[in-house]
Amino acid sequence: MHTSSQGPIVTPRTRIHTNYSVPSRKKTITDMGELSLSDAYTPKLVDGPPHPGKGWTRFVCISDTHSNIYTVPKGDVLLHAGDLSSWGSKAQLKQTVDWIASLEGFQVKILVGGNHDLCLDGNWGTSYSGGSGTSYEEQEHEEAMALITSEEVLEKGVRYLCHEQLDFTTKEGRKWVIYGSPAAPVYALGAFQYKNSKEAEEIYQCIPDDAEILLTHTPPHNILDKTRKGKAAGCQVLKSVLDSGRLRKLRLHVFGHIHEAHGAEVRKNGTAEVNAAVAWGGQPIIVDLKN
Ligand SMILES: Nc1nc2c(ncn2[C@@H]2O[C@H](COP(=O)(O)O)[C@@H](O)[C@H]2O)c(=O)[nH]1
Ligand SMILES: [Mn+2]
Ligand SMILES: [Mn+2]
Repeated sequence: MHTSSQGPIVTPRTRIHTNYSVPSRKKTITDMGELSLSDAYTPKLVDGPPHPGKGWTRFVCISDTHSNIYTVPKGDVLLHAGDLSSWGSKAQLKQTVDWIASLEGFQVKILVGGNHDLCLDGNWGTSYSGGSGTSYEEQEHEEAMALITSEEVLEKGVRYLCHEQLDFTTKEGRKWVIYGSPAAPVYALGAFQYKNSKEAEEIYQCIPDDAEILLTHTPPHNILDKTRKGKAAGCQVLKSVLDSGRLRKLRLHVFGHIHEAHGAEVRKNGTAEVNAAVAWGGQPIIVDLKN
C-alpha cells in the first residue's frame, strides 16, 4: 500500500496530491447569512501542481462541503462525494449546485448526495416519520430533483448520480465508467442510510463489474474511516465488495463522510482510495490517472 502524509503518492498509472501549496479557504454561505471569512474573499479556481499532460485525466476530488464554497484546483473532472448541504433544505442544495455549476474548465462535474442531503432522498420523509412523509418534504424532494437535473445545470456539466452509472468521454477520447451512490451505514438520523448488511448488499451489488471510478459517501471499513475516537466507521459490506476482486477495473474510489479521515492511499491492486472530505480543513485531493 502506498500512503503519503507530505508529498504526492506516485505509481506508474496514478499520481495523487493531498498536500500542495494552494490556499484552501472557504466562504460560508449558509442560509443563516453567516460569513466565516471576510466578505472580500471570493473562492476561485487556482492552478494546482502541474497537470501531467496528454494521456492523463486529472480528477479533482471534494466531499462534505456542507453549504460552504471552497477554492479548488483546476482539472478535467470534478468529483463530489456528498454532504452537499448543511442540513438538506432545497435552498442549501441550490447554493452548492450553483457554486459547482459555476466552476469553469471541468469537462464534467459529478455529484452524489450524502446523509445530510435530505431533500435528495425521496424516501426520507416516509422512512423516519412512521410511514407518512409530509407534503412539504415530498415537494422539497421534487423541487430538489428538478434543480439538480435542470437543463441549465446539465449545460454546465453537472451530473448527479443516485445509485447509478455514468459513462463519460474526455476531450482526449478516453471513456470512463463511473458509479455513484449516496448511501452510508445508519448513524443518527439522515438520508440514504441503510440499517443492516442485507440492505447494504442490495445497494453495493449494483456497482457494475466494469466500474473504473466509484463515488460513494461512506468510506469502506478500515480505509480512511477512523473517527476522532479511533472508531473505524466505514462500511464493512462495501469493503467486502472491494476485496472480492469483482471490480477488477476499479482505478479510483472517492468518498468522504468521516471528515477527520481526509487522505489517500493506493491499495496493492492499484486502486486509489481517497477520502476527500474538506469540512474540517482537508484540501481538495487531486488524482491523475493515466488513460
Ligand atoms: N462513530 C461514528 N461517527 C460518525 C459516523 N458517521 C459520522 N460520524 C461522525 O460525524 C462527523 C460528521 O459526519 P456527518 O455525516 O454528520 O457530516 C464525522 O466526521 C464523524 O466524526 C458513524 O457512522 N460512526
Ligand atoms: Mn459530512
Ligand atoms: Mn456524512
